[in-house]
Amino acid sequence: MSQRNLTLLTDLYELTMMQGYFKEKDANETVIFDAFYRSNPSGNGYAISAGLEQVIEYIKDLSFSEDDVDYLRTTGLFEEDFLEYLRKFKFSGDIYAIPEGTVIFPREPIIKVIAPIMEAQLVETALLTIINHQSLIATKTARVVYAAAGDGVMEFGLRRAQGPDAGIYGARAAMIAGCVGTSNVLAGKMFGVPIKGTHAHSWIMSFPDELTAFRHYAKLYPTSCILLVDTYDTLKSGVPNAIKVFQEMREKGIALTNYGIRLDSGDLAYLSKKAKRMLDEAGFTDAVISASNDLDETLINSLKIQGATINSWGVGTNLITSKDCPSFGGVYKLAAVLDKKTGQFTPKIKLSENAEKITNPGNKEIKRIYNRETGKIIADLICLTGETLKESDSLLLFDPIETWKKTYLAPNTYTIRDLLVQVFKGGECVYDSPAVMDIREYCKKELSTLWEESRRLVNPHQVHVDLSKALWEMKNQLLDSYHYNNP
Ligand SMILES: Nc1ncnc2c1ncn2[C@@H]1O[C@H](COP(=O)(O)OP(=O)(O)OP(=O)(O)O)[C@@H](O)[C@H]1O
Ligand SMILES: O=P(O)(O)OC[C@H]1O[C@H](OP(=O)(O)OP(=O)(O)O)[C@H](O)[C@@H]1O
Ligand SMILES: O=C(O)c1cccnc1
Repeated sequence: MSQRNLTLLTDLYELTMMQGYFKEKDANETVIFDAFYRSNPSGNGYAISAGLEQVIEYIKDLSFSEDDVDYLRTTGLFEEDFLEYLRKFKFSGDIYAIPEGTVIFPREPIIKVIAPIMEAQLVETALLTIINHQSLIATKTARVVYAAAGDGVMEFGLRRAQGPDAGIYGARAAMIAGCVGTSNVLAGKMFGVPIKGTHAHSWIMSFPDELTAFRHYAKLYPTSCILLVDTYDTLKSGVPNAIKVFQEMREKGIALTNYGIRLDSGDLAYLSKKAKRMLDEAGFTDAVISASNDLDETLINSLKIQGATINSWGVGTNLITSKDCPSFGGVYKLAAVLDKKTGQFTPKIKLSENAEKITNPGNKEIKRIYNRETGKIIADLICLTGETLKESDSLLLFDPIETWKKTYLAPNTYTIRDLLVQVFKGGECVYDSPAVMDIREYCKKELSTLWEESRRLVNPHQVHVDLSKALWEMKNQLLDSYHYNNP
């Protein structure tokens, strides 16, 4: 929550390494770190970036209080000259990031930090925890919203979230990725997003009978009157009582706009169809039929196939916890170190037995290539900073691992967009985060740039993330030189 200072929200090793950089080498050495992730959560075909605004707030607020310094002293690990440095600490670097709500793919830098090594190292943990969490929940939400196929999805997860922060920022991410509202009132206030809700079983149970409970609710909230019908018997009592109350409202001349029922147990396909027939027969053809109860994208999809007549979905636990895939797996890796003599970045690489895990070295940019006619994404191309591509030239894309797999793009058949934007310059923030509801609009447009094949829930097509020829050659040279130097 914004009032807290998160400077100590870091792993101890970041601070012990910082002291090491401070004492053992040039602490002002400029380096580049990339934050990226390796595979899409929940078997999805893409992810949605989220959390940048909170990263920006965190970076702006970075400073060690006297109290923080005193605490660090008690660990016995840090020397006075380093603690003195921390007292004056301020982020002074550059940061580039992919805007929130953007469709993103594995291995491309979501955030690039160019800063003195001590600063760039410190921010790793907080930056990852923020981006990993919000991008995970945004991606899960995009799947749920996709399954709902145009029906509204309400975020109901706060009570089952892994603590207050997960509830608050999870709701933010869920709104970015397309929920129509959240039950989380604090999130509503903090982010200016719609808050929505119905009522609980306790409301019904607190009255002598269901009908009386419905009547009182309808009297108080005639323009937002969704009645929970499963407390006693959905079809024998709940739906008939709800219909009775709607009839009474109609007789009183109350305009029935946002009214209907919520199903929260039982066979939701069967019950919704029966309830729809009963409501239609009573003349309430536009009543909302909402459902909740441990829903997720698979269940929503199945209920649609079963012909359920549900047109509004309340989704809690499975969305806010991303239950089937509880982590995003974003990492933060050193990509280059500035050579003071030449003023050039020396690329750095992390090796691995697994080709997918070998990092991409150097100072990089991401170019998104769209089909000029359809506006759909063809591929992303990770390039070295400064490489220029012209839409009027042809472009040969190739898979960085299976290099014989190639795609030729003829001149003027594609468009190019740079994905990374600058958010900090010399320690100053140069980026205005959009309002969450504006990010939501942008995200909707972003999703429409994906081919349907990449959006489907099961075995989606994975969009290609290729390397430019220059970057691919640099990477291979580094790999070769490593093997040459370490026979
Ligand atoms: N037609 C359906 N097809 C597939 N899953 C369904 C269908 N209807 C309901 N479900 C899901 O089945 C799961 C379990 O429901 P279950 O019947 O065990 O409990 P319940 O309905 O909550 O019962 P109660 O609360 O009365 O104990 C829920 O996740 C619910 O969303
Ligand atoms: O099932 P989820 O996807 O997590 O959605 C949220 C759930 O929270 C509420 O139940 P709860 O039993 O907590 O309270 P209630 O008495 O209002 O039903 C609501 O009725 C939903 O079933
Ligand atoms: O408003 C609701 O219906 C609601 C809110 C939170 C959790 N479950 C339901």
